[in-house]
Amino acid sequence: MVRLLNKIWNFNSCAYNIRILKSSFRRCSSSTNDVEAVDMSRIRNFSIVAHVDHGKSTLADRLLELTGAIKPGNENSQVLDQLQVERERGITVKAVTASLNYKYKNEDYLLNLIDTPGHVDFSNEVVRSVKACQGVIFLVDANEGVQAQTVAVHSLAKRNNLIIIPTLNKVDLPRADPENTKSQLKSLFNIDPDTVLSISAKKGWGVQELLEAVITRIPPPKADLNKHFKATIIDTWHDKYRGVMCLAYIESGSIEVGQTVKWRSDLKQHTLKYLALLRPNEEPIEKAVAGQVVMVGCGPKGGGSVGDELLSLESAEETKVASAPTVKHMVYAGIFPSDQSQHTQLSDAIKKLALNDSAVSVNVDSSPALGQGWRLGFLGLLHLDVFTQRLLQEHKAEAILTAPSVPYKIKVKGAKAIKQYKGEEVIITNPLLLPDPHNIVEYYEPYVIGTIITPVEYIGAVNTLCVDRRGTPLPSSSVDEKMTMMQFILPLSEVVIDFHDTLKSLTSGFASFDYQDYGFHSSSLVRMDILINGALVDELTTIVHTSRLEYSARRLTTKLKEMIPRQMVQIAIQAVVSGKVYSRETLKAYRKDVTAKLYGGDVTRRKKLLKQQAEGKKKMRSVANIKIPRNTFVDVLKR
Ligand SMILES: Nc1nc2c(ncn2[C@@H]2O[C@H](COP(=O)(O)OP(=O)(O)OP(=O)(O)O)[C@@H](O)[C@H]2O)c(=O)[nH]1
Repeated sequence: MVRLLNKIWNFNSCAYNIRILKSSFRRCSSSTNDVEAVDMSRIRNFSIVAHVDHGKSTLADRLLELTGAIKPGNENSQVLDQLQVERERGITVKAVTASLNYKYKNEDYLLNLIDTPGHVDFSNEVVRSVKACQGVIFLVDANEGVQAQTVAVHSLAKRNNLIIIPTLNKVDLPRADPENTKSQLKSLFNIDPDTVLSISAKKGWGVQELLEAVITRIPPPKADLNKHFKATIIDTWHDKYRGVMCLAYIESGSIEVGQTVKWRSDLKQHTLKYLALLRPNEEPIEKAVAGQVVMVGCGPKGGGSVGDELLSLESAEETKVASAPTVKHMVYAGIFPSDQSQHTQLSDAIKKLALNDSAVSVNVDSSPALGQGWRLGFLGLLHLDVFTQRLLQEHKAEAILTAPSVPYKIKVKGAKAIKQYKGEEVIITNPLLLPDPHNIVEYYEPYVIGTIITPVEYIGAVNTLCVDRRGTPLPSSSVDEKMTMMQFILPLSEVVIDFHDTLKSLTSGFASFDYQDYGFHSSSLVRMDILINGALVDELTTIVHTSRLEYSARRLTTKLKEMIPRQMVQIAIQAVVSGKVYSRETLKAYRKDVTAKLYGGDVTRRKKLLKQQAEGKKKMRSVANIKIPRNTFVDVLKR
């Protein structure tokens, strides 16, 4: 990520700023005892949290301009959104950091800003960023008011005991209603309207006051300079030449380039080779101290992963080995190279990307039809989509994806089965691996508590949608006289694929949605297979609820009939559960001679057509000689 940033930006961040920082670090780098010379009371670590599209990245740009890190100019530049996917989709995927200098009342402050993504799938990035912060700018669009994710990020900030600076954005819009948004904040979160700031990130109004509020309202980090060095890793990425680079929050002590350090996960010794501030482009420093957020790297064999800790030798002696905390995955999908000769290339690309995206889990998988591949765990479908798009854009790796599935839990019986699955309770992330029903005592599926904020006129439609998705309503509460907050307990499998899109279209885009884990609960489930001309399509095996069996079977077969192109032979598409066919569709054969246009005409034109056909075929997966377009496996599940 930062490698990308560095390539793209040639801004020479203001010489003045560098001079201030260099002088303050020269003060701290002369001897270990001198560390106290860096005034920690002038460091602020903060993050911007908000619902998607409420203006976080735009505000980050204004803050970068105001502190001289980038040149003022383009209102729409979004400097911190540098990934191609971020620019194309207009969303933030990765949290990025920038260390900024600001002079306030003749004192120099070092402000570490962390820009966070807004989409529910990327909440993992938000959780990680706030760990390094003492406060947040809690941004709410004064035009849209409080949305589902506003509620989620507020409770996250509260849970982490962070100082909250409530801020209304987009007050320049003619339809903005700051007074009403303030009263929403009062009624939902008990926020005093007098403490709420109003800004326009686009126009730059009120941004300076906001920056000063960061200095006056957020406390300096509570890091301990006198203890041994310890830092938590909050982000990692791969650098072609320097190996794994990490973003670290220093919790105690100080660190210098050349110092010997250990990772908590394995307690192996490494030498610290790279140390820099991100402003947001890299600025090497010799020494860093507790309270700072810095980039660290131990060279190509140096390792490092998110959640791990970097320790000095003394701290390592006091600490036991512990692996980094794991993330809970909501969706799993198999990923396979489009042909096995590309296995190494895809493996490389997945490794590099997984390093930058710590939320994805990678396990080796194999399938008789698709060969060697991987089973990846994601936080949601958008996360999966973005990951595959990044594989293609940043690593030129094309892959076949299997139908996404949520993880299920089962209780197995019989000594043999218990031995085979290493215990009574087994998590199934791949429907193909569901044991024989005779060996299963009980099935469990994951549930979530969904929060929906919607205009009151859509309450009926939202209710119908949630009940249709097997939801159980919880008490709702009013946001103001026009908006209401509804909550439901919903099966994750009904939410993960297209719930958000359907909700948006039912409510003309006005409702917003967020969900939180509610654990596994007992359920009645079966495995459903799809056969094409009698051959099993591994990628399309799913686990479905028995009450939805016939509906799912019919929907899948009709959708497949629409998505598979007609071919030279007739195609039978069947949905089968335990040998019984629940639905069947037939796709008639072509009558027309499709290769006619290949004959006659100029030879170069013929070659071009053949090449186009060959390219098209690469994008297909062949089952029993029937060609299926690759996107079918994911798209077929969307309603
Ligand atoms: N009129 C107006 N538009 C704004 C303002 N701030 C942001 N926008 C616009 O709102 C849209 C979303 O802004 P972003 O900064 O991308 O929002 P975000 O919260 O970073 O979005 P995610 O990263 O996807 O969560 C963009 O089109 C911005 O130009 C503002 O103060 N006034």
